[in-house]
Amino acid sequence: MGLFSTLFSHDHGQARPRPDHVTFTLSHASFTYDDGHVGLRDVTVTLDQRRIAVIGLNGSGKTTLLKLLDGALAPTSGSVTLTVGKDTMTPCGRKDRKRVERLVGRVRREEIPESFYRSESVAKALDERMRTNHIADGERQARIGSLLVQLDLSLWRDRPADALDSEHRHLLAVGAALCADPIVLVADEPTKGLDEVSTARVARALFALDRQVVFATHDTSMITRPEIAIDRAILLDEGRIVFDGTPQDAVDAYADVIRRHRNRDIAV
Ligand SMILES: Nc1ncnc2c1ncn2[C@@H]1O[C@H](COP(=O)(O)OP(=O)(O)OP(=O)(O)O)[C@@H](O)[C@H]1O
Repeated sequence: MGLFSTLFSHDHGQARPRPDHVTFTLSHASFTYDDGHVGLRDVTVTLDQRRIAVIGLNGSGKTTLLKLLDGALAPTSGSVTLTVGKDTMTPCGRKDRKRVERLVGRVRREEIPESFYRSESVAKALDERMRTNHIADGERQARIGSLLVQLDLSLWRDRPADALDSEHRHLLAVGAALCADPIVLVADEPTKGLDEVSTARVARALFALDRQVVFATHDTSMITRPEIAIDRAILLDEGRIVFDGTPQDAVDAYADVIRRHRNRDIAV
């Protein structure tokens, strides 16, 4: 199925708008790394809101969970599926991989594709990535223009990617993920390592996009910013979901987790 037909389905000659979200369903999903470390333990959850935060301490399983959602990892037991409209796919499955890559935009911290560093400018790098994602010749320049404006990258348009400062590299990582025009962005610590001001700017740009976003952070200020309006926050601890609810309640639950870990350290 081509990109256009993935995005629009025709019923009696009428184009139906594409869905505005996907649904991830994890059923008893666990992941154990080759060396025996457990990344995620027996997680059962359905994720279909537009703004979902995953929080937790270092090593709590955030990255593992996000990699199961975007298909970078396959669960070692249990299952993970992605549903869009009437279609259900397996993110890591060989059969569905190409489609999932178009539906799910991966944002990994400030990582941008290697090819971006080889390109002579940010605009050319985006153009090349859109071309490989089958965005039509006639559409690409307009898309690149609006993407650069939305992500505050216009001033960097003709400069090479390695000239970008840290804030704009984070924004370009989001831009690279948008090149396939995905329905959902799965973003692992999209503001990692940024100061307060840059964090606020990147968060504002990311959440101003008309896109479903599932993101991981351990910066609780990210989930309580009024301009972001997070629908749901999931708290992980030692590979398990220990809280699932409103961002404000999640902050309190996170404080309890921190307290418990500190008390355990003191007791040792
Ligand atoms: N490649 C790997 N090989 C072995 N163990 C791993 C690997 N990646 C993660 N782990 C382990 O899996 C568990 C969950 O790690 P994960 O990276 O998912 O947590 P996280 O919440 O994203 O952490 P951080 O905030 O530090 O990035 C940890 O115990 C971690 O040490």
